[in-house]
Amino acid sequence: MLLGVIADDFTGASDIANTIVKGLPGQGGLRTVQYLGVPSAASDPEVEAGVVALKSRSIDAGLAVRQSIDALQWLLEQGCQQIVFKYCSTFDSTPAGNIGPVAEALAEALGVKGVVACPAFPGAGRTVYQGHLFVKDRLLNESGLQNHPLNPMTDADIRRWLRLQTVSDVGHVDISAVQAGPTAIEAALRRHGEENHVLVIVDAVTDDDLVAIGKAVADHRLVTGGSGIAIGLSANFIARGLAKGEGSATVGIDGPEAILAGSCSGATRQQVEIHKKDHPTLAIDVAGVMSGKVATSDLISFLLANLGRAPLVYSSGTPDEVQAIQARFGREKVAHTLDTLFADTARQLIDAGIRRLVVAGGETSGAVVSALDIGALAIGPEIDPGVPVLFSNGDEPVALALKSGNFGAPDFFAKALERLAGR
Ligand SMILES: Nc1ncnc2c1ncn2[C@@H]1O[C@H](COP(=O)(O)OP(=O)(O)OP(=O)(O)O)[C@@H](O)[C@H]1O
Ligand SMILES: O=C(O)[C@@H](O)C(=O)CO
Repeated sequence: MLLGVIADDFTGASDIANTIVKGLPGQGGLRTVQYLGVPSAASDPEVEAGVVALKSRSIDAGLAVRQSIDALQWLLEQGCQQIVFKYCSTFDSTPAGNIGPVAEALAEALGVKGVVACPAFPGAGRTVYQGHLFVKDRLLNESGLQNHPLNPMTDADIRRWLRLQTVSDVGHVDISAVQAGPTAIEAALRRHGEENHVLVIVDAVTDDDLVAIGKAVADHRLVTGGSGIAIGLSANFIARGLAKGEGSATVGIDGPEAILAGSCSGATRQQVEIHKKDHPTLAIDVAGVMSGKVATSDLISFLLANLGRAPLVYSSGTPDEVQAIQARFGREKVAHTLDTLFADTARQLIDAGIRRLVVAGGETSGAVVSALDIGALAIGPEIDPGVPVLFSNGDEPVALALKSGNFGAPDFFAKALERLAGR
C-alpha cells in the first residue's frame, strides 16, 4: 500500500476514495479500497491506496485521537509512504475538536510540522481564500452550515476556528503563494514548520491550485484536508513508477432497492422534494420515534411494500424542525435514536434481500454501514462529484451509495439507484 487515508466519516471516506481512484485526467488513479474501521488483518497486496473510514467526526476528541492513531499504525504496517487525514470540506468540527486534536496527534506520531490543512473541494463549491472557507458564493457561516445539527459552523475564518482546537499556532499559505507553484508552496510550508506551526491552512480556489499543492507535498508524510487535497496525490506515485494508474471496479448489482435519508442538509432536503414527485416516500415522524410510537417495522413495511419504485424514507427536517426536536429531547439523544433506527432498518432490509441501498448523510451512513458488518468496499464509478458506487464483497454483495449531506444533484436518489445497477 502506498497511500493511506484516515477519514473521519464514512461518506467522506468514499468521497476521497473516489478522488484517488480517478486521479488526474488521462493518468488514472490508484487501486483503492475503503475499509470500515481499522481492519484486523493485513491488506490485499494489490491495494495501492487504503481508506480507513472512522466515525470520529463528532465523538469525544480523545477517542477520535485514539482511533485515528490506531488507523495510522495499521496503515504504516501496510507500508504506506504518505498519510492523508480526511475531514469534511465544510470543516465540520466544534471548538473542542476534532480536526485540530487528531491532526496534531498524527503529526506528532509522524514527527512532522508545517502540515497542509485544506478543506477546499472546488467541484462541490468549497473554496478557501484568505483563510476563509466559502460554500459556493457564501461564507461558511452563512451557507446553512451554521445550522448543522451536530457541528454548527459559525465562523468562516478556519484559521481562527482551527486555532480553538490546537495546541500550536496555525499558519497560513495564501493564494498568491499557491498560485506561484509547487516550489513556492513547499518553501512556505517549510518556513511554517520551522516556526513550529504544526498545521497550516492553505488557500485553494481551483482544482489547479489543488494539483499544485499535491505536487508540493509529494514528499510529505502527512497531508490533511477534504477530498480535494488528494486530487494530485495519485499522480505523484504514478510519476515515480510506483503505480500504473489502473481504473476502478465497474460492475453493477441489480436487485431490490431502498433509500434512507437521515441528513438535514439543504441539498438532501431538495433531493427529497424532487424524489417525492415521482416515487413513494415516507417522512419519519421524529417525535413519534423519540416517544416509541414509530419503530423500525414501520419503515421496513413501507419500503418492502414499494419495492421496484425506488422507495425513500427520510427524517430530513428544516433547521427550525431540527432545533425544536433537539430542544425537546436533546441533541445527542435525537441523533443517537435516529442513527439506531436507520441502522436497524438497513440490517433488516439486507436480510430481506435488498441489494441496492442509497444512504444520505455522513453520520447516518456510518451508523448504517457499521450495522451491516461489511469489512471493505470496492470503489466503482462516480455518481455525482464526491459520491462513487461502492460494492461489498461476499456471496451476496450489495451495491451502496453513501452520500454526504450536501452532495449530489437534485435528482441524485433515482440516478444513484440506476448507477448501482450498472446502468
Ligand atoms: N429531523 C431531525 N431532527 C434532528 N436531528 C436529525 C433529524 N434527522 C436526522 N437527524 C440527525 O442529524 C444528524 C445528521 O447528520 P448526517 O451526518 O447524517 O447528515 P449531514 O450532516 O447532512 O451529512 P454530512 O455529515 O455528510 O454533511 C444525524 O445524526 C441524524 O440522526
Ligand atoms: O468533504 C465532504 O464534504 C464530504 O466528504 C464529507 O465528509 C461530508 O460528510
